[in-house]
Amino acid sequence: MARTMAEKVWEEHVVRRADGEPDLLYIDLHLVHEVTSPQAFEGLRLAGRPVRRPDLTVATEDHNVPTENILGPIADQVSRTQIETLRKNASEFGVRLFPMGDIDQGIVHVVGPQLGLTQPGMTVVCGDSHTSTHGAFGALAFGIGTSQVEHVLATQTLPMAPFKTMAVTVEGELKPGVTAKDIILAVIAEIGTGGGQGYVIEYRGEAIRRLSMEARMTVCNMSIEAGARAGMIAPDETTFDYIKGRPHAPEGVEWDAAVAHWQGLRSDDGAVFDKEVVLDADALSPFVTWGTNPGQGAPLDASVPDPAGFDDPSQRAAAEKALAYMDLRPGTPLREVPVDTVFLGSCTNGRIEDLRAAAEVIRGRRVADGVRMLVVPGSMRVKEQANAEGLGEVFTAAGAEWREAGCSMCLGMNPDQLKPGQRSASTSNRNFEGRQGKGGRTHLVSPLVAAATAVRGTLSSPADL
Ligand SMILES: CC(C)[C@H](C(=O)O)[C@@H](O)C(=O)O
Ligand code: SF4
Repeated sequence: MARTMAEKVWEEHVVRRADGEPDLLYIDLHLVHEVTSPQAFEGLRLAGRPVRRPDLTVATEDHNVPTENILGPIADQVSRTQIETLRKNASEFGVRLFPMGDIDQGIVHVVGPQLGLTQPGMTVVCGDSHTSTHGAFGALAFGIGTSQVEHVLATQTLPMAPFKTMAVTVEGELKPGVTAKDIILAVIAEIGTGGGQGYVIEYRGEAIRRLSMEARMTVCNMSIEAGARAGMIAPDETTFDYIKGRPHAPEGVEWDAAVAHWQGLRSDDGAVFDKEVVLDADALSPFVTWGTNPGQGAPLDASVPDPAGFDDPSQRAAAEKALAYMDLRPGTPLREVPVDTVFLGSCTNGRIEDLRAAAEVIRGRRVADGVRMLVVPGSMRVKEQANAEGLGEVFTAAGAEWREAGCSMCLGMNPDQLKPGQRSASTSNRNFEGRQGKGGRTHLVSPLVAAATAVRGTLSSPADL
């Protein structure tokens, strides 16, 4: 019977199946960060258990990183304790850790792919919802909770509830200035923040095949914002080229065998998905959010919507509440919305290609008066590469702050935060109330829109400059 890619990867990892019970899956890669691991390690310690496969477990420091002074002492006590606890746990249990100051440190979802740890056909888990990022390689990658982190640490397996499959097919070609971020924001606006619930989404179609690995990661990263369990893209030459030569990539005959296997992972012709959504890439334009969830978005050309225009009463109420929090009036052209902060970074858009795209827009220009722009590389390797290409200079010459690697202003767990009432254009993935700091207001945008907005001071695309 024809199978989807997700079904194939799942089947290859079942180590125990019994009637009425969830399948027990083998886990190929377990990524760990400081926020969701302390109780898991503590559980092991109490039970006197070791980490079953330290060689398949990799930890990094990201959420609590002070990106302005990465080597300085962490002022916040909770942050400091989380980092210190991770260091203690990693050393006690023999887990590889990339601490602040290490060239391989960075956001967990940037570090895995960049080291070649993330590979097609793998099962990848992390105590972090944006683990869906790794699905860009054709891996089945799930975010898990802390008790599941403990289970994987102890056994390298996880009981998993069955999933449904959804195909999101994006045909056609993106217009210049339209990016992967615009695709995924449009998808979420279309299916809603709960539209993916229970599903593993496979993104496919010509527009997806044309995307670079970085761009594919942006799309898969935000699958969780549609409520999906995971997102996947079939591995192809783009995938293999990206992985080849990375520190953990297979080599020689092993490489050939791996590629042969990876090529067989794509969904079979005739595979049936439980749900299908089709989007036309040619019809997409730069997309921004106006509300307080990632589904409340609209093309930049549009105006702030009137809640009265929503037929569904719950959507209408949500829009009213969102506009009150965001301090926006219906009918205001989105292009006229002023921001005081621009954040370029996060596991959605903090990769080298994102920085290159934004730097092209910023080069030779200035960040507008009264606007603060933070540029935060997703990893120290990304920073190193960006500096080698002169991008760091482009950002600082324009008046932006060029930081060290971490989650930064994606969420308020470190010093990079909005103040109450401040408004940002942010390349991250969540615009929830207070996400970037208490009382802060967030507009989710692509790196191109972020850069143009920094220059003009109102939500803008490069075409407006
Ligand atoms: C802190 C962590 C558990 C959380 C997540 O799971 O996604 C964070 O990374 C986020 O983006 O909100
Ligand atoms: S960058 Fe943001 S979304 Fe990604 S792991 Fe960090 S906090 Fe979560």
